[in-house]
Amino acid sequence: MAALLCVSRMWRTGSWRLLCPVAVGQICSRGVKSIPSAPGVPSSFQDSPQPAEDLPCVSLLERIYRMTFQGFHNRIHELQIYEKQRYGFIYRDGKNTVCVNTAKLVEEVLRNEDKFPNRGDMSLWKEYRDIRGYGYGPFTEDNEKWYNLKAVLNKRMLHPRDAAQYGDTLNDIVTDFIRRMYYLRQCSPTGDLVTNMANELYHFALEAIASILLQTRLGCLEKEVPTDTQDFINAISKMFSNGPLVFFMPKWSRTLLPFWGRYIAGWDGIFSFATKLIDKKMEFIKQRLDNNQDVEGEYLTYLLSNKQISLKDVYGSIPELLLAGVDTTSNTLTWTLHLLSMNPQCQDKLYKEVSTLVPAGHIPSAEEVTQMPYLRAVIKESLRMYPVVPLNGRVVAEKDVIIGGYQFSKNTAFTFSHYAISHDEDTFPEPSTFKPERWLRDGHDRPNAFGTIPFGFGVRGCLGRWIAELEMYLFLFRLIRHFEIKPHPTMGELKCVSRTILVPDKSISLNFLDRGS
Ligand code: HEM
Repeated sequence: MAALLCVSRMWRTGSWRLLCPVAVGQICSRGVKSIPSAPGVPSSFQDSPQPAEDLPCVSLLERIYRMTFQGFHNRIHELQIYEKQRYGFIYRDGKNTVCVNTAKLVEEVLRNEDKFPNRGDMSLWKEYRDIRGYGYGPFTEDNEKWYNLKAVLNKRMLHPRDAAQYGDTLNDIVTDFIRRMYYLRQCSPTGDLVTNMANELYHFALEAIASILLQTRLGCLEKEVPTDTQDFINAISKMFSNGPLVFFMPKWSRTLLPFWGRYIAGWDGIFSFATKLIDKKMEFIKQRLDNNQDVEGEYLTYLLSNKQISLKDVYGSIPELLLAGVDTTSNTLTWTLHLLSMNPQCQDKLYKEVSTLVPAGHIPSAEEVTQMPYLRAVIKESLRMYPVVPLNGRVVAEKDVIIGGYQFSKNTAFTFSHYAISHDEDTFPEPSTFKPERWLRDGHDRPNAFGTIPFGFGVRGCLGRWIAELEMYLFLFRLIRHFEIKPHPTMGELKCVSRTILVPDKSISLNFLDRGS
């Protein structure tokens, strides 16, 4: 899902559009000549706002050159830092798109967001739903309809106390994951190695979100993943890998090139999998009602028995929620384990916290894990260093706004360079160092809250934030309790690449030394 946010944004802001012939007419004539006299100093301190046309501007040709010849196409996060150094804190990027890359400017935009905030163009996702007659979900719906839909979807997710009710479900999945880790270690030549951690964590995240949303176990953590579950995983990958290609190919090419067909097939796989599971739950509810039995259950049962949401919307929303909850959580955990393996002192501190605050052998509750400051700080710092959604934004549609001392007309799209912002030395001294301590409330000033907003902001913010956090805390608590994590000696340096979300550039192997607990 995070992938979608970035793709649609990059496409709209020109990073994808740059490959469309029609976009050539948008080449900016001002180039970089108009960099503010002091690049990097937001001009909000000036008396009267300057016109947006005075901003530095990235031309289309420059973008093409950088993406292709300089190889930034899969290093969008590095491009953010490069452009920040070159153009300053705020610059134009395309015709009506403005890129901001300081915490303060992001805050200014978000404080001005519309009543029904909008991230940008979702037409390609909508197109699939229109073709097949499916309803829209929280990502694709807009305006008042989005607001009403989200109000219903939010109800069992909005607060940490809502998420806490899923603690037992998540703990069961963590138990299965730990069992699987023992099994995988056993199969390795050294008896403690697990290869391709990202893949294991993907299965964990999918099992977790499906259990919460659908009250169904998919079998992702079994020795053999069931065929229909594997088909679903393949369908997600097909949709995501072909989506960007479809975005920038002209419509007439859809019948000639294979991407559109694969993109649709990907969605078909996702929707048919979710539809089958929802149908099954519907049947179960119906049988209970026919027998005059109470209908109790968690998320899906709540949605299906809620009169404020139509069945069409339930069928449209569940696939989007499933997608949103998998690659985001799994990649955050991948980065976290990597960072802990590289920073043994932090790992020791974490182990000390989890082993002293909760008695040995005790499975922690949701309340217990959310009260562990270092555990929370580890996740927060991992998300700062590797924000899985490195790029996001808002279209300010309702009014003219002044941002950074510049005047913008309504309907201006702002993009937020979250990776560059969360690596800003002024906000985060030693930004490339993993320091969970910076998040502890121990008398120090904590960094600007808008320096890292990995779950977004406000009413359009992440619906699954509390679920995701709880899932990651319960997971990390138990894993660290069981194992000391070490990088495999052959790993070498790990870099990140932006395959729309931030992922490691190679497969991660880790050694898990049994702590004997
Ligand atoms: C580490 C895990 C996660 C991260 C970092 C993350 C991040 C984000 C971000 C940045 C946004 C955009 C927010 C904005 O524009 O202000 C978002 C939206 C969303 N996320 Fe998450 N997410 C995570 C997990 C989840 C999970 C587990 C779910 C599933 C329940 C979920 C469901 C959603 C939905 C439905 C939206 C769209 C909300 C809307 O448009 O109103 N996310 N997420």
